[in-house]
Amino acid sequence: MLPVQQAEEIIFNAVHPFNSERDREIVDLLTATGRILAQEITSKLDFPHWDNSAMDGYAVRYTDVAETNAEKPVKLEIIEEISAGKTPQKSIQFGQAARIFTGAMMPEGADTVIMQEVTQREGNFVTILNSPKPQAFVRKKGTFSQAGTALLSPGISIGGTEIAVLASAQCTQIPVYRRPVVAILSTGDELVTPEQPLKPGQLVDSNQYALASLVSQTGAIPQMLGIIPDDRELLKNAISQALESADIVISSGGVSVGDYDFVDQILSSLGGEIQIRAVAVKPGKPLTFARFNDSSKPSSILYFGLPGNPVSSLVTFWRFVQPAIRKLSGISQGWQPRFVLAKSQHSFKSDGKRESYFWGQLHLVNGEYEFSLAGGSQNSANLINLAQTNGLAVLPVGETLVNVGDWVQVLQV
Ligand SMILES: Nc1nc2c(c(=O)[nH]1)N[C@H]1C(S)=C(S)[C@@H](COP(=O)(O)OP(=O)(O)OC[C@H]3O[C@@H](n4cnc5c(N)ncnc54)[C@H](O)[C@@H]3O)O[C@H]1N2
Ligand code: MOO
Ligand SMILES: [Mg+2]
Repeated sequence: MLPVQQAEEIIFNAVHPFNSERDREIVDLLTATGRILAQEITSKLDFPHWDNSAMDGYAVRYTDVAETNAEKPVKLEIIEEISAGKTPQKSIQFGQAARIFTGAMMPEGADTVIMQEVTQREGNFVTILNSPKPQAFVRKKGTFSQAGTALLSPGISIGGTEIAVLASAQCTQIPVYRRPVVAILSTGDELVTPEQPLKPGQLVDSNQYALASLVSQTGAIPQMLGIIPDDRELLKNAISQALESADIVISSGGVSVGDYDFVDQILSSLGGEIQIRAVAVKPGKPLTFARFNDSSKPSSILYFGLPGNPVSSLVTFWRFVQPAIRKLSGISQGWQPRFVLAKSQHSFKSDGKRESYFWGQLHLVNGEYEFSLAGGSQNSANLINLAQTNGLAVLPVGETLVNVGDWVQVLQV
């Protein structure tokens, strides 16, 4: 059995992120939400695009009003009104001002804006009662970003804030990485679909649906290949078909030592390089990981044989597969598993032999994370208490007990 750290290293090293040329597609602005940017975004524009006013008030020449105060007010002639979107027509000379509104272009000659609250207006004249700071309330051209500067780096996930930047840069055709295709299959003679009647001895294939849902949430495209019976030929055909069409293949079940656990043999017979056969993790011990190197394809296809027990398959997905999908997707930072320290609200035990994962809920309380263990049985065959799980508390090898109030590492899922 490999320690978790070693298994993680093997798996993550086997993932070669998408190539920004080969694995790129162009999508419309809003369609880019949730996708990973494949190319640096620059703009030909300065931000702000031109000097403009940050207030409703008057555009003036600083030198005209530098000495102003309540005893020595300065009266300026208003020669133009400039609202947002208008191009100023006149240049401000000594003793002159322009009426201006927030976002409107500064006129030539003016360098400072006085907010209207500290002025008095009489017809075409405005009296300034306070001296401003030089260049007050002017948003200067190019002070946020200059033309040609990188606005967004490749490898970032696109959300509302990035969409705002892309829209402002008038970038409406967005280069993003394609989504990884992840084939998913379940193996087991006992399995039926959620729609089929359940006969004695049978069980609903929940893993396929759970995994497809998590794959989608991770930004990849799930390809559900259905339930494959415990039959060498049928399983071999299904796996070889999956390897044709996907970047990653996930199966659940059939990786332990039983007489009907065929996955490892089939992977070898198909030419797969099995790199992991078991990991010192609980649940999830019989995890299998293999690489298929196809000379006709630019990178290897990765195969994850997850254990069949529902929690074992999800824990190994969260711990190993999800970060691998994120890394493959082109995410440059933060694709790794995310752990936080949390104060445990419950006590729990392990035999200390394998790195053990306990499922439950992570809450932020007064700035500190708290972990609550899911009630009911922490048994790898029990998925009933998995709902609302957003954290897995980790007990390292050699540690056997967490007490109430102890700090534990929790994997965010
Ligand atoms: N003699 C030993 N037996 C087992 C060992 C061992 O070390 N020695 N390891 C145990 C551990 S740990 C696990 S985990 C399981 C893994 O078993 P497999 O990956 O071979 O999976 P199956 O035998 O096919 O099924 C296990 C269990 O999970 C249920 N299952 C399977 N597929 C699904 C599905 N798609 N949806 C829901 N439930 C599923 C299946 O009915 C079984 O109950 O092996 C232990 N045995
Ligand atoms: O360790 Mo196995 O993964 O559940 O029960
Ligand atoms: Mg088995």
